[in-house]
Amino acid sequence: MSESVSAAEIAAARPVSSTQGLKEKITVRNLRFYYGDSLALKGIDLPLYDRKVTAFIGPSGCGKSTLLRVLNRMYDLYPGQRAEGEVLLDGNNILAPKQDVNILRSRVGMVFQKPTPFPMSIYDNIAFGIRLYEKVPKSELDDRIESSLRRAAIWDEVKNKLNASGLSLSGGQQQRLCIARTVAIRPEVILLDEPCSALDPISTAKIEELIDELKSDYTIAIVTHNMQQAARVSENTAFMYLGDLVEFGPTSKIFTSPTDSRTQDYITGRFG
Ligand SMILES: Nc1ncnc2c1ncn2[C@@H]1O[C@H](COP(=O)(O)OP(=O)(O)OP(=O)(O)O)[C@@H](O)[C@H]1O
Repeated sequence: MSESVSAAEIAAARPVSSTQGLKEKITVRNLRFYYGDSLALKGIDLPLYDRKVTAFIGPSGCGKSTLLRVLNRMYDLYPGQRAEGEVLLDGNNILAPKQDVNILRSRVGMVFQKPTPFPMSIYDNIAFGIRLYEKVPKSELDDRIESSLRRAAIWDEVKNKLNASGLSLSGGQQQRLCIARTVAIRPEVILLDEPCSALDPISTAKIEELIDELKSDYTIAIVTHNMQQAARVSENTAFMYLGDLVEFGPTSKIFTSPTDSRTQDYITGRFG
């Protein structure tokens, strides 16, 4: 995973991904987002294609995390924050007041920048979410926990210490534990907010392999500051700037022949 290879070279080497005929798992329409009186998203239109990876890139403060947090209504936890417009999940507007946010968050899971294991055993970290949403017999729970940890490529490292604290793991292992926790709930969409920014290159490579693996079953959105990472893991890329979506398209196109000069400037490191 050499960082000397440019994002454009990585993107150019990947197969061109056509969006023709793909299902839109999520459709964002004219989305505006407010922190109090301050408008952070200024009318975003964006598709997230089913079982594909979409990367959100752009300079600090452009609204990437805000957009991600709208997709499972994480902002609902904070007074004074509100979204207008539509976010359709399988055609239903999740911003509608009647939307049950607990059900939404079981369908749209999220992994944060800093690994956030619960202060409990590795086993209970995974069991917690499953128990929250379902009544599962112990034998089935054990199987679910094993398969989630396997899916997150961490089973071999933890199988002999499932009772150890999740906090005793390394940063990279903690992040894979958090991904296992998300996968265990069997969501349809996984949101990753700079999942590798606190990790070393080996752990980062593991998470990237995992993203590649997971997209056969999940629709994935990832916020990243790492251009090479966006080029490696995503089929489509959204470039944001000052609360606007400037450009969206196949990752290979965004990184090799963007339409907008601001995208070009950003991906070549001329600003941001
Ligand atoms: N809790 C908050 N209260 C008020 N304004 C906020 C809050 N969180 C973010 N903002 C503002 O909203 C805008 C978008 O922020 P956001 O965190 O979504 O950007 P970002 O692109 O994810 O940035 P970064 O790459 O630095 O994480 C910024 O102007 C930011 O200052």
